[in-house]
Amino acid sequence: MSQDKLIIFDTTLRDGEQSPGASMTKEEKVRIAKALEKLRVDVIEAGFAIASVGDFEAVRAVAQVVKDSTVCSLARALDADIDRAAEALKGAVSPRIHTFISTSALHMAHKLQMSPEMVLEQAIRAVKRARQYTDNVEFSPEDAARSDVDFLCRVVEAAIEAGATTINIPDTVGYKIPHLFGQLIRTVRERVPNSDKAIFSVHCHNDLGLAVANSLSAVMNGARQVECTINGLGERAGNAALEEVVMAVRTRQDIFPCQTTIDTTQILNCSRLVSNITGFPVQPNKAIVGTNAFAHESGIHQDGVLKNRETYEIMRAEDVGWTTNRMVLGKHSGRNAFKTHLKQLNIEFKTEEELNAAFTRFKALADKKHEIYDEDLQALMTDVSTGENERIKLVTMRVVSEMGEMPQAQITLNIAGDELTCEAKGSGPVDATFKAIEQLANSQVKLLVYSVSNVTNGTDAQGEVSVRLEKEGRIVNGQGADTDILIASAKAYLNALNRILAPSERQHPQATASII
Ligand SMILES: CC(=O)SCCNC(=O)CCNC(=O)[C@H](O)C(C)(C)COP(=O)(O)OP(=O)(O)OC[C@H]1O[C@@H](n2cnc3c(N)ncnc32)[C@H](O)[C@@H]1OP(=O)(O)O
Ligand SMILES: CC(C)C(=O)C(=O)O
Ligand SMILES: [Mg+2]
Repeated sequence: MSQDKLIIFDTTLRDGEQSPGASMTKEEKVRIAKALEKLRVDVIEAGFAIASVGDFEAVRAVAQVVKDSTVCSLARALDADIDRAAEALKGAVSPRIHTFISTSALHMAHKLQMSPEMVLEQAIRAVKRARQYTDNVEFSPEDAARSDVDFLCRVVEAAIEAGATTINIPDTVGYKIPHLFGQLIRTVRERVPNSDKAIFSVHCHNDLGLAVANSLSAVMNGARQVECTINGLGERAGNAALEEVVMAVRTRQDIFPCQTTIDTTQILNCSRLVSNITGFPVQPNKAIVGTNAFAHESGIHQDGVLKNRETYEIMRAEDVGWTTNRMVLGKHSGRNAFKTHLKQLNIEFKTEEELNAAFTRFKALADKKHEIYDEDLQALMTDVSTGENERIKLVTMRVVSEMGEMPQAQITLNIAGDELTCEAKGSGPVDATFKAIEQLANSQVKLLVYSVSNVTNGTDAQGEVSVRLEKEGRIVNGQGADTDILIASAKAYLNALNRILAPSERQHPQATASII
């Protein structure tokens, strides 16, 4: 094994599964194991064979199906556990038994109720027994981070002497601070005389949000295996997130003295699979795999990224499985992103003034909505291209709707330069609005169709209204969009009304955008 290889040991199926609510069936474990093999993790800890018949079967199934990764089962430092692990791993091309026993004073006294000498003996016995089944044996002194260093070194030396090929130093309760954990790894490696006979590994928990930082600090101090999980799943606050460890090492090759052989393009697939199977959603701002990890909404950032992605991206989204980075249009966006995005939708501006007018309308909409979707923009641009010079314009409107009362609309229109106001009642608020418009316009049109759809999801969605009017055999459609469905209705009605009252269906010379 070359010195600069960092072994990635994935324990999503064992420690990840210990997360309350994350239990997986045998079939689910096999699906994840196949994805992990494709990701090219070096070791898959498939479960804890003695835990249950189901977990034994799951370890066995994973061992039979996975060919390119080592498959591992956890076992306490007990003969029965080790025998059961070996039994489950029988079909594996490359089996590993991972045995462990606590070495902290707290765990020994209160949990195991064993003296340190008894623990030392049991560790040696367990490693030797595991070695009878395979020459790939990992030993973990559980709660190592809170153990007395002298005793820890004694146990580690004895475990290597007994045949352990990997020594895993766990921060079982996520207690360590990065520089101190790094120091611990260096100390143990330096003080244990036979430390060069084993690969040193770390297994960090995230109780203080330091699992990845602690793991990386250990790597800087000689650890060459990191135990981690997809999405950071795991007991309590979880384990070190595989995707973060792998991408940190890859992105900062200038400081890490080692490399993984992970196919990073499979990271997102694995993340989604684990999230779907466990039902644990990935937070949007999660590094690497969150939906916002490669998304930009701020105009200054978007402008920078459009000019050169490296201005605000330290990794390529494509390298971890995203199709590309993402520009999100919202209230913080600027003209460059707006224009670029509309171009992708085949909407182009002929002049700077057209762009500015559309951009003003976009900002007004963005003030009302959290996020602007393509459909919002299409609706917005349709509105822009038909609204400006129409004969009848909406000035203001107010609709009162009260249970048990007929809804009432008060509407002010600008008709050929004159502002006129009137009120009308209707069977519903839309009916009242249209009746009020008709009282002023007196157009004698017939409403054939009224339909409303939400352009996007959520209670802040833009509603798009379509109406179809008929007058003397001529039929026209009109559209309007707004976050207020009644305003969208009035706009749609007026849009159609202006068309039907015009001498013929006109092309608006003042159109501020063209949809190609
Ligand atoms: C830090 C970690 O993640 S460790 C792994 C944690 N994962 C799990 O516990 C999940 C799987 N566990 C299980 O299904 C069950 O706990 C089993 C099947 C392993 C054991 O079940 P039970 O026999 O009912 O024991 P129980 O869980 O109540 O207690 C654990 C026993 O193991 C002992 N034990 C704990 N760790 C070790 C160890 N590394 N080596 C030897 N004995 C151990 C405890 O002292 C306790 O012994 P006691 O019953 O004599 O007091
Ligand atoms: C079994 C060991 C490695 C463990 O999960 C821990 O200490 O957190
Ligand atoms: Mg753990």
